[in-house]
Amino acid sequence: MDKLSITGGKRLNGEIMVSGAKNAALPILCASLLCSDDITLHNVPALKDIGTTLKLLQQLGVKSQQPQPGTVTLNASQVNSLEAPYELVKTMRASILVLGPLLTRFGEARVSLPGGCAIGQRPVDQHIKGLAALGAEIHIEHGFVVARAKRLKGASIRTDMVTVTGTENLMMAAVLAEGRTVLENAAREPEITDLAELLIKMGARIEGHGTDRIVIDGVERLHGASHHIVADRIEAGTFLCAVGAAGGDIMLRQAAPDTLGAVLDKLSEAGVAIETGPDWIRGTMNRRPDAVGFRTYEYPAFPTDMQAQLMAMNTVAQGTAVIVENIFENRFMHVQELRRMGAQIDIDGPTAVVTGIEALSGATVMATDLRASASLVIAGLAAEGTTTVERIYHLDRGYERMEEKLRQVGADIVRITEAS
Ligand SMILES: CC(=O)N[C@H]1[C@@H](OP(=O)(O)OP(=O)(O)OC[C@H]2O[C@@H](n3ccc(=O)[nH]c3=O)[C@H](O)[C@@H]2O)O[C@H](CO)[C@@H](O)[C@@H]1O
Ligand SMILES: C=C(OP(=O)(O)O)C(=O)O
Repeated sequence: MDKLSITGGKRLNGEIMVSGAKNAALPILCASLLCSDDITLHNVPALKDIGTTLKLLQQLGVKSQQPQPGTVTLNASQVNSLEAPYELVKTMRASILVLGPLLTRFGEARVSLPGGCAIGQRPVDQHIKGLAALGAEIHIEHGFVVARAKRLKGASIRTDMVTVTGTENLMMAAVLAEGRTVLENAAREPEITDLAELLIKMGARIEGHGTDRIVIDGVERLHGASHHIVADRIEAGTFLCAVGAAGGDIMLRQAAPDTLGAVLDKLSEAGVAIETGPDWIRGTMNRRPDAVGFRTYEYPAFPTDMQAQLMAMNTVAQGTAVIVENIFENRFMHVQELRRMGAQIDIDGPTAVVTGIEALSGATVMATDLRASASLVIAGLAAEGTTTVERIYHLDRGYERMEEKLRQVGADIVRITEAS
Protein backbone atom coordinates (compact mmCIF):
# COMPACT_ATOMS: atom_id res chain seq x y z
CA MET A 1 0.00 0.00 0.00
CA ASP A 2 1.33 3.47 -0.89
CA LYS A 3 2.42 6.02 1.72
CA LEU A 4 3.65 9.59 1.58
CA SER A 5 6.82 10.74 3.27
CA ILE A 6 6.92 14.47 3.93
CA THR A 7 9.77 16.49 5.40
CA GLY A 8 8.20 19.67 6.68
CA GLY A 9 9.37 23.23 7.02
CA LYS A 10 9.66 24.13 3.32
CA ARG A 11 7.82 27.21 2.11
CA LEU A 12 5.59 26.64 -0.92
CA ASN A 13 6.33 28.85 -3.91
CA GLY A 14 5.12 28.54 -7.49
CA GLU A 15 2.13 27.61 -9.66
CA ILE A 16 -0.35 24.76 -9.43
CA MET A 17 -3.00 23.80 -12.00
CA VAL A 18 -6.30 23.01 -10.31
CA SER A 19 -8.04 19.87 -11.61
CA GLY A 20 -11.68 19.39 -12.54
CA ALA A 21 -13.98 18.81 -9.56
CA LYS A 22 -14.45 15.19 -8.46
CA ASN A 23 -17.88 15.96 -7.04
CA ALA A 24 -19.03 17.57 -10.29
CA ALA A 25 -17.50 14.92 -12.54
CA LEU A 26 -19.12 11.96 -10.72
CA PRO A 27 -22.80 12.95 -11.27
CA ILE A 28 -21.98 14.26 -14.73
CA LEU A 29 -20.50 10.90 -15.79
CA CYS A 30 -23.70 9.24 -14.52
CA ALA A 31 -25.81 11.72 -16.53
CA SER A 32 -24.46 10.06 -19.70
CA LEU A 33 -26.98 7.27 -18.94
CA LEU A 34 -29.81 9.68 -19.79
CA CYS A 35 -29.45 9.54 -23.59
CA SER A 36 -28.16 7.34 -26.39
CA ASP A 37 -25.87 9.94 -28.01
CA ASP A 38 -22.24 10.76 -27.23
CA ILE A 39 -21.51 12.87 -24.16
CA THR A 40 -18.01 14.37 -24.30
CA LEU A 41 -16.51 15.68 -21.10
CA HIS A 42 -13.37 17.79 -20.72
CA ASN A 43 -11.33 18.58 -17.58
CA VAL A 44 -12.17 15.19 -16.08
CA PRO A 45 -9.68 14.60 -13.22
CA ALA A 46 -7.60 11.39 -13.20
CA LEU A 47 -8.83 9.99 -9.88
CA LYS A 48 -9.61 6.59 -8.44
CA ASP A 49 -13.29 7.57 -8.00
CA ILE A 50 -13.52 8.49 -11.68
CA GLY A 51 -12.03 5.09 -12.60
CA THR A 52 -14.59 3.37 -10.35
CA THR A 53 -17.47 5.29 -11.95
CA LEU A 54 -16.26 4.45 -15.46
CA LYS A 55 -16.01 0.78 -14.45
CA LEU A 56 -19.56 0.89 -13.09
CA LEU A 57 -20.87 2.56 -16.25
CA GLN A 58 -19.03 0.00 -18.40
CA GLN A 59 -20.68 -2.83 -16.43
CA LEU A 60 -24.04 -1.26 -17.30
CA GLY A 61 -23.08 -1.32 -20.98
CA VAL A 62 -21.90 2.29 -21.45
CA LYS A 63 -19.03 2.59 -23.93
CA SER A 64 -16.30 5.01 -22.97
CA GLN A 65 -13.26 6.40 -24.75
CA GLN A 66 -10.50 8.64 -23.49
CA PRO A 67 -9.01 10.20 -26.63
CA GLN A 68 -6.64 12.34 -24.56
CA PRO A 69 -5.91 12.89 -20.88
CA GLY A 70 -8.81 14.74 -19.25
CA THR A 71 -11.31 14.01 -22.04
CA VAL A 72 -13.87 11.22 -21.82
CA THR A 73 -16.57 10.36 -24.37
CA LEU A 74 -19.42 8.20 -23.15
CA ASN A 75 -22.16 6.49 -25.10
CA ALA A 76 -25.11 4.80 -23.40
CA SER A 77 -26.91 3.52 -26.54
CA GLN A 78 -26.30 -0.12 -25.59
CA VAL A 79 -27.09 -0.33 -21.88
CA ASN A 80 -27.56 -4.02 -21.08
CA SER A 81 -27.70 -4.11 -17.28
CA LEU A 82 -29.70 -2.05 -14.80
CA GLU A 83 -27.83 -3.24 -11.71
CA ALA A 84 -25.04 -1.51 -9.73
CA PRO A 85 -23.34 -4.28 -7.74
CA TYR A 86 -22.15 -4.09 -4.14
CA GLU A 87 -18.46 -4.64 -5.08
CA LEU A 88 -18.34 -1.28 -6.85
CA VAL A 89 -20.86 0.67 -4.76
CA LYS A 90 -19.06 -0.21 -1.51
CA THR A 91 -15.87 1.51 -2.69
CA MET A 92 -17.64 4.72 -3.65
CA ARG A 93 -20.86 6.05 -2.23
CA ALA A 94 -21.48 8.29 -5.25
CA SER A 95 -22.40 5.12 -7.22
CA ILE A 96 -25.94 5.77 -5.94
CA LEU A 97 -26.03 8.47 -8.65
CA VAL A 98 -26.86 5.89 -11.34
CA LEU A 99 -30.23 5.24 -9.64
CA GLY A 100 -32.11 8.30 -10.91
CA PRO A 101 -30.82 8.13 -14.52
CA LEU A 102 -31.38 4.35 -14.93
CA LEU A 103 -34.88 4.51 -13.48
CA THR A 104 -36.06 7.48 -15.49
CA ARG A 105 -34.68 6.26 -18.84
CA PHE A 106 -35.20 2.49 -18.56
CA GLY A 107 -38.06 2.23 -16.04
CA GLU A 108 -36.06 0.06 -13.66
CA ALA A 109 -32.90 0.04 -11.53
CA ARG A 110 -31.24 -2.09 -8.86
CA VAL A 111 -28.51 -0.27 -6.97
CA SER A 112 -26.69 -1.75 -4.01
CA LEU A 113 -27.14 0.28 -0.82
CA PRO A 114 -23.88 2.02 0.00
CA GLY A 115 -22.37 0.79 3.26
CA GLY A 116 -22.00 2.86 6.43
CA CYS A 117 -19.11 5.14 5.62
CA ALA A 118 -16.27 6.45 7.69
CA ILE A 119 -17.54 10.04 8.11
CA GLY A 120 -21.12 9.22 9.13
CA GLN A 121 -24.09 6.96 8.51
CA ARG A 122 -25.03 8.69 5.28
CA PRO A 123 -28.41 7.08 4.57
CA VAL A 124 -30.11 7.50 1.17
CA ASP A 125 -33.68 7.78 2.49
CA GLN A 126 -34.19 11.16 0.84
CA HIS A 127 -33.22 9.80 -2.59
CA ILE A 128 -35.77 7.03 -2.05
CA LYS A 129 -38.48 9.36 -0.73
CA GLY A 130 -38.01 11.70 -3.70
CA LEU A 131 -38.15 8.94 -6.32
CA ALA A 132 -41.26 7.53 -4.64
CA ALA A 133 -42.86 10.99 -4.89
CA LEU A 134 -42.08 10.88 -8.63
CA GLY A 135 -44.17 7.71 -8.81
CA ALA A 136 -41.55 4.98 -8.51
CA GLU A 137 -42.39 1.73 -6.80
CA ILE A 138 -39.28 1.53 -4.66
CA HIS A 139 -38.11 -0.73 -1.84
CA ILE A 140 -35.03 -2.33 -0.30
CA GLU A 141 -34.45 -5.95 -1.30
CA HIS A 142 -31.41 -8.04 -0.28
CA GLY A 143 -29.28 -4.94 0.24
CA PHE A 144 -30.36 -3.28 -3.00
CA VAL A 145 -32.58 -0.29 -3.71
CA VAL A 146 -34.97 -1.71 -6.28
CA ALA A 147 -37.03 0.84 -8.21
CA ARG A 148 -39.55 0.56 -11.03
CA ALA A 149 -41.77 3.03 -12.86
CA LYS A 150 -43.22 2.97 -16.38
CA ARG A 151 -42.63 6.71 -16.60
CA LEU A 152 -41.91 8.98 -13.67
CA LYS A 153 -44.38 11.82 -13.09
CA GLY A 154 -43.35 15.30 -12.00
CA ALA A 155 -44.05 16.21 -8.37
CA SER A 156 -43.20 18.74 -5.72
CA ILE A 157 -40.51 17.36 -3.41
CA ARG A 158 -39.12 18.90 -0.26
CA THR A 159 -36.23 16.92 1.19
CA ASP A 160 -35.97 16.78 5.01
CA MET A 161 -32.44 18.16 4.85
CA VAL A 162 -30.25 19.64 2.15
CA THR A 163 -28.61 16.76 0.31
CA VAL A 164 -26.13 17.19 -2.52
CA THR A 165 -26.26 13.80 -4.23
CA GLY A 166 -29.97 13.56 -3.32
CA THR A 167 -30.64 16.77 -5.26
CA GLU A 168 -28.52 15.47 -8.16
CA ASN A 169 -30.28 12.09 -8.31
CA LEU A 170 -33.73 13.71 -8.24
CA MET A 171 -32.78 16.34 -10.81
CA MET A 172 -31.54 13.62 -13.19
CA ALA A 173 -34.68 11.55 -12.60
CA ALA A 174 -36.97 14.55 -13.19
CA VAL A 175 -35.50 15.64 -16.54
CA LEU A 176 -37.22 12.72 -18.33
CA ALA A 177 -40.34 12.61 -16.11
CA GLU A 178 -43.76 13.62 -17.40
CA GLY A 179 -44.59 17.17 -16.32
CA ARG A 180 -43.12 19.57 -13.79
CA THR A 181 -40.98 18.71 -10.78
CA VAL A 182 -40.18 21.27 -8.12
CA LEU A 183 -37.28 20.47 -5.78
CA GLU A 184 -37.60 22.51 -2.59
CA ASN A 185 -34.78 22.75 -0.04
CA ALA A 186 -32.43 21.81 -2.89
CA ALA A 187 -28.66 21.90 -2.48
CA ARG A 188 -27.00 24.97 -4.03
CA GLU A 189 -23.43 23.64 -4.42
CA PRO A 190 -21.54 24.69 -7.59
CA GLU A 191 -21.41 21.00 -8.55
CA ILE A 192 -25.24 21.00 -8.79
CA THR A 193 -25.05 24.00 -11.09
CA ASP A 194 -22.41 22.27 -13.23
CA LEU A 195 -24.60 19.18 -13.57
CA ALA A 196 -27.66 21.33 -14.43
CA GLU A 197 -25.64 23.13 -17.10
CA LEU A 198 -24.71 19.84 -18.76
CA LEU A 199 -28.32 18.59 -18.57
CA ILE A 200 -29.55 21.82 -20.19
CA LYS A 201 -27.02 21.32 -23.02
CA MET A 202 -28.53 17.83 -23.43
CA GLY A 203 -31.98 19.41 -23.91
CA ALA A 204 -33.30 19.37 -20.33
CA ARG A 205 -35.54 22.20 -19.11
CA ILE A 206 -34.24 23.30 -15.73
CA GLU A 207 -34.50 26.61 -13.88
CA GLY A 208 -33.40 27.73 -10.46
CA HIS A 209 -30.22 25.62 -10.15
CA GLY A 210 -27.89 27.35 -7.73
CA THR A 211 -30.93 28.28 -5.59
CA ASP A 212 -32.86 26.14 -3.10
CA ARG A 213 -35.82 25.80 -5.50
CA ILE A 214 -35.14 23.97 -8.75
CA VAL A 215 -37.92 23.68 -11.32
CA ILE A 216 -37.65 20.96 -13.96
CA ASP A 217 -40.03 20.44 -16.86
CA GLY A 218 -39.61 16.89 -18.12
CA VAL A 219 -38.88 16.23 -21.80
CA GLU A 220 -39.36 13.07 -23.91
CA ARG A 221 -35.68 12.57 -24.66
CA LEU A 222 -32.25 14.13 -24.29
CA HIS A 223 -29.42 14.36 -26.81
CA GLY A 224 -25.62 14.44 -26.93
CA ALA A 225 -23.54 17.34 -25.61
CA SER A 226 -20.06 18.30 -24.55
CA HIS A 227 -19.07 19.97 -21.32
CA HIS A 228 -16.04 21.28 -19.41
CA ILE A 229 -16.09 20.22 -15.75
CA VAL A 230 -15.89 23.09 -13.22
CA ALA A 231 -12.65 23.51 -11.23
CA ASP A 232 -12.30 21.62 -7.96
CA ARG A 233 -12.93 24.17 -5.20
CA ILE A 234 -11.93 21.69 -2.49
CA GLU A 235 -8.59 20.88 -4.13
CA ALA A 236 -7.91 24.63 -4.49
CA GLY A 237 -8.89 25.26 -0.87
CA THR A 238 -6.63 22.43 0.27
CA PHE A 239 -3.55 23.97 -1.40
CA LEU A 240 -4.40 27.37 0.11
CA CYS A 241 -4.57 25.84 3.60
CA ALA A 242 -1.19 24.24 2.91
CA VAL A 243 0.33 27.65 2.14
CA GLY A 244 -1.42 29.10 5.20
CA ALA A 245 0.21 26.46 7.40
CA ALA A 246 3.65 26.16 5.76
CA GLY A 247 4.04 29.71 4.40
CA GLY A 248 4.91 30.77 0.86
CA ASP A 249 3.33 32.25 -2.25
CA ILE A 250 1.29 30.07 -4.60
CA MET A 251 -0.67 30.82 -7.73
CA LEU A 252 -3.54 28.47 -8.50
CA ARG A 253 -4.42 28.41 -12.20
CA GLN A 254 -7.66 27.12 -13.78
CA ALA A 255 -9.40 27.79 -10.46
CA ALA A 256 -12.95 29.03 -9.80
CA PRO A 257 -12.60 31.65 -7.02
CA ASP A 258 -16.33 32.50 -7.15
CA THR A 259 -17.09 29.01 -5.74
CA LEU A 260 -14.80 29.45 -2.72
CA GLY A 261 -16.14 32.56 -0.98
CA ALA A 262 -16.46 31.20 2.57
CA VAL A 263 -13.06 29.47 2.43
CA LEU A 264 -11.24 32.53 1.06
CA ASP A 265 -12.85 34.69 3.77
CA LYS A 266 -11.54 32.39 6.52
CA LEU A 267 -8.06 32.19 5.01
CA SER A 268 -7.93 36.00 4.79
CA GLU A 269 -9.05 36.20 8.42
CA ALA A 270 -6.14 33.89 9.30
CA GLY A 271 -3.70 36.26 7.61
CA VAL A 272 -3.27 34.66 4.17
CA ALA A 273 -3.14 37.43 1.54
CA ILE A 274 -5.62 36.35 -1.11
CA GLU A 275 -5.83 37.84 -4.61
CA THR A 276 -8.18 36.53 -7.28
CA GLY A 277 -8.85 36.90 -10.99
CA PRO A 278 -11.50 35.27 -13.17
CA ASP A 279 -9.74 31.88 -13.11
CA TRP A 280 -6.88 32.21 -10.66
CA ILE A 281 -6.25 32.56 -6.95
CA ARG A 282 -3.00 33.69 -5.37
CA GLY A 283 -2.31 32.97 -1.71
CA THR A 284 0.66 34.49 0.13
CA MET A 285 1.62 33.84 3.74
CA ASN A 286 4.69 35.18 5.49
CA ARG A 287 3.95 34.48 9.15
CA ARG A 288 2.21 32.12 11.53
CA PRO A 289 -1.55 32.08 10.87
CA ASP A 290 -4.08 33.50 13.32
CA ALA A 291 -6.58 30.97 14.68
CA VAL A 292 -9.92 31.05 12.86
CA GLY A 293 -13.08 29.37 14.13
CA PHE A 294 -15.79 28.23 11.70
CA ARG A 295 -18.94 26.14 11.39
CA THR A 296 -19.64 23.83 8.47
CA TYR A 297 -22.96 24.21 6.69
CA GLU A 298 -24.34 23.71 3.22
CA TYR A 299 -23.09 25.93 0.36
CA PRO A 300 -22.56 28.88 0.28
CA ALA A 301 -21.40 28.53 3.91
CA PHE A 302 -18.14 26.86 4.90
CA PRO A 303 -17.93 23.34 3.36
CA THR A 304 -17.54 20.20 5.47
CA ASP A 305 -15.08 18.96 2.82
CA MET A 306 -12.65 21.72 3.94
CA GLN A 307 -13.08 21.24 7.70
CA ALA A 308 -10.12 18.91 8.25
CA GLN A 309 -7.73 20.99 6.15
CA LEU A 310 -8.53 24.30 7.90
CA MET A 311 -8.29 22.49 11.23
CA ALA A 312 -4.77 21.35 10.27
CA MET A 313 -3.81 24.97 9.59
CA ASN A 314 -5.27 25.99 12.96
CA THR A 315 -3.04 23.50 14.80
CA VAL A 316 -0.05 25.79 14.14
CA ALA A 317 -1.93 29.10 14.49
CA GLN A 318 -1.64 31.76 17.16
CA GLY A 319 -4.67 31.49 19.43
CA THR A 320 -7.59 29.13 19.85
CA ALA A 321 -10.19 28.18 17.24
CA VAL A 322 -13.62 26.67 17.83
CA ILE A 323 -14.72 24.46 14.94
CA VAL A 324 -18.23 23.01 14.64
CA GLU A 325 -19.00 20.17 12.20
CA ASN A 326 -22.71 20.35 11.39
CA ILE A 327 -23.02 18.04 8.37
CA PHE A 328 -21.50 14.66 9.32
CA GLU A 329 -21.56 13.07 12.79
CA ASN A 330 -18.18 11.33 12.55
CA ARG A 331 -15.89 13.70 10.68
CA PHE A 332 -13.17 14.31 13.28
CA MET A 333 -11.13 11.17 12.68
CA HIS A 334 -8.09 13.22 11.70
CA VAL A 335 -7.99 14.65 15.23
CA GLN A 336 -6.33 11.70 16.90
CA GLU A 337 -3.74 11.53 14.12
CA LEU A 338 -3.04 15.28 14.36
CA ARG A 339 -2.60 14.80 18.12
CA ARG A 340 0.16 12.26 17.34
CA MET A 341 2.00 15.20 15.80
CA GLY A 342 1.54 17.28 18.94
CA ALA A 343 -1.64 19.14 18.02
CA GLN A 344 -3.76 20.34 20.93
CA ILE A 345 -7.37 19.59 20.11
CA ASP A 346 -10.30 18.88 22.42
CA ILE A 347 -13.52 17.42 21.09
CA ASP A 348 -16.98 17.67 22.58
CA GLY A 349 -19.64 16.21 20.27
CA PRO A 350 -19.65 18.22 17.03
CA THR A 351 -17.26 20.84 18.44
CA ALA A 352 -13.47 20.82 18.29
CA VAL A 353 -11.38 23.37 20.17
CA VAL A 354 -7.93 23.77 18.63
CA THR A 355 -5.20 25.57 20.55
CA GLY A 356 -2.42 26.44 18.14
CA ILE A 357 1.16 25.49 18.95
CA GLU A 358 4.36 26.88 17.46
CA ALA A 359 5.35 23.71 15.62
CA LEU A 360 4.03 20.20 15.07
CA SER A 361 6.51 17.35 15.13
CA GLY A 362 6.63 14.81 12.30
CA ALA A 363 5.19 11.37 13.06
CA THR A 364 3.73 8.31 11.37
CA VAL A 365 0.00 8.85 10.92
CA MET A 366 -2.84 6.97 9.32
CA ALA A 367 -5.23 8.47 6.77
CA THR A 368 -8.83 7.51 7.60
CA ASP A 369 -10.85 9.25 4.91
CA LEU A 370 -10.31 11.54 1.97
CA ARG A 371 -10.16 15.01 3.55
CA ALA A 372 -8.64 13.65 6.78
CA SER A 373 -5.77 12.46 4.57
CA ALA A 374 -5.38 15.93 3.08
CA SER A 375 -5.25 17.45 6.57
CA LEU A 376 -2.40 15.13 7.52
CA VAL A 377 -0.45 16.15 4.42
CA ILE A 378 -0.91 19.83 5.38
CA ALA A 379 0.21 19.09 8.93
CA GLY A 380 3.25 17.22 7.57
CA LEU A 381 4.22 20.18 5.36
CA ALA A 382 4.15 22.49 8.39
CA ALA A 383 5.76 20.11 10.89
CA GLU A 384 9.36 19.81 12.02
CA GLY A 385 10.94 16.59 10.79
CA THR A 386 9.45 13.79 8.74
CA THR A 387 5.84 12.68 8.63
CA THR A 388 4.73 9.42 7.06
CA VAL A 389 1.09 9.35 5.97
CA GLU A 390 -0.07 5.76 5.63
CA ARG A 391 -3.10 4.37 3.75
CA ILE A 392 -3.20 7.10 1.14
CA TYR A 393 -5.60 5.24 -1.12
CA HIS A 394 -8.21 7.57 0.36
CA LEU A 395 -6.24 10.55 -0.94
CA ASP A 396 -6.05 9.04 -4.44
CA ARG A 397 -9.86 8.87 -4.53
CA GLY A 398 -10.07 12.64 -4.65
CA TYR A 399 -6.73 14.36 -5.36
CA GLU A 400 -5.01 14.16 -8.72
CA ARG A 401 -1.22 13.66 -8.33
CA MET A 402 -1.25 15.61 -5.08
CA GLU A 403 2.37 14.91 -4.21
CA GLU A 404 3.58 15.92 -7.70
CA LYS A 405 1.67 19.20 -7.52
CA LEU A 406 3.12 19.94 -4.08
CA ARG A 407 6.65 19.01 -5.18
CA GLN A 408 6.27 21.48 -8.03
CA VAL A 409 5.92 24.30 -5.47
CA GLY A 410 8.89 23.17 -3.40
CA ALA A 411 7.46 20.66 -0.92
CA ASP A 412 9.68 17.78 0.14
CA ILE A 413 7.17 14.97 -0.39
CA VAL A 414 7.58 11.53 -1.94
CA ARG A 415 5.30 8.58 -2.53
CA ILE A 416 6.57 5.26 -1.28
CA THR A 417 5.03 2.39 -3.17
CA GLU A 418 5.00 -0.96 -1.42
CA ALA A 419 3.48 -4.21 -2.58
CA SER A 420 0.34 -4.79 -0.45
C1 LIG B 1 -19.96 12.82 -4.30
C2 LIG B 1 -20.32 14.04 -3.52
O1 LIG B 1 -20.79 15.02 -4.06
N1 LIG B 1 -20.06 14.01 -2.22
C3 LIG B 1 -20.33 15.17 -1.40
C4 LIG B 1 -21.79 15.15 -1.01
O2 LIG B 1 -22.03 13.94 -0.31
P1 LIG B 1 -23.54 13.49 -0.06
O3 LIG B 1 -24.38 13.94 -1.19
O4 LIG B 1 -23.48 12.05 0.26
O5 LIG B 1 -23.91 14.29 1.22
P2 LIG B 1 -25.36 14.89 1.55
O6 LIG B 1 -25.42 16.31 1.14
O7 LIG B 1 -26.38 13.98 0.98
O8 LIG B 1 -25.39 14.75 3.14
C5 LIG B 1 -25.76 15.82 3.99
C6 LIG B 1 -26.36 15.25 5.27
O9 LIG B 1 -27.63 14.68 4.98
C7 LIG B 1 -27.72 13.35 5.44
N2 LIG B 1 -28.57 12.60 4.49
C8 LIG B 1 -28.35 12.70 3.15
C9 LIG B 1 -29.14 12.02 2.25
C10 LIG B 1 -30.20 11.24 2.73
O10 LIG B 1 -30.94 10.60 1.97
N3 LIG B 1 -30.40 11.18 4.06
C11 LIG B 1 -29.61 11.84 4.98
O11 LIG B 1 -29.83 11.74 6.19
C12 LIG B 1 -26.27 12.86 5.46
O12 LIG B 1 -26.08 11.76 6.33
C13 LIG B 1 -25.53 14.11 5.90
O13 LIG B 1 -25.59 14.23 7.31
O14 LIG B 1 -22.06 16.28 -0.17
C14 LIG B 1 -21.33 16.26 1.07
C15 LIG B 1 -21.81 17.46 1.88
O15 LIG B 1 -21.43 18.62 1.26
C16 LIG B 1 -19.85 16.28 0.78
O16 LIG B 1 -19.15 16.10 1.99
C17 LIG B 1 -19.44 15.16 -0.17
O17 LIG B 1 -18.11 15.34 -0.59
C1 LIG C 1 -16.80 12.91 1.40
C2 LIG C 1 -16.33 13.08 0.17
O1 LIG C 1 -16.63 12.31 -0.89
P1 LIG C 1 -17.72 11.13 -1.02
O2 LIG C 1 -19.05 11.76 -0.88
O3 LIG C 1 -17.48 10.62 -2.39
O4 LIG C 1 -17.41 10.14 0.08
C3 LIG C 1 -15.42 14.19 -0.17
O5 LIG C 1 -15.23 14.47 -1.37
O6 LIG C 1 -14.85 14.80 0.76
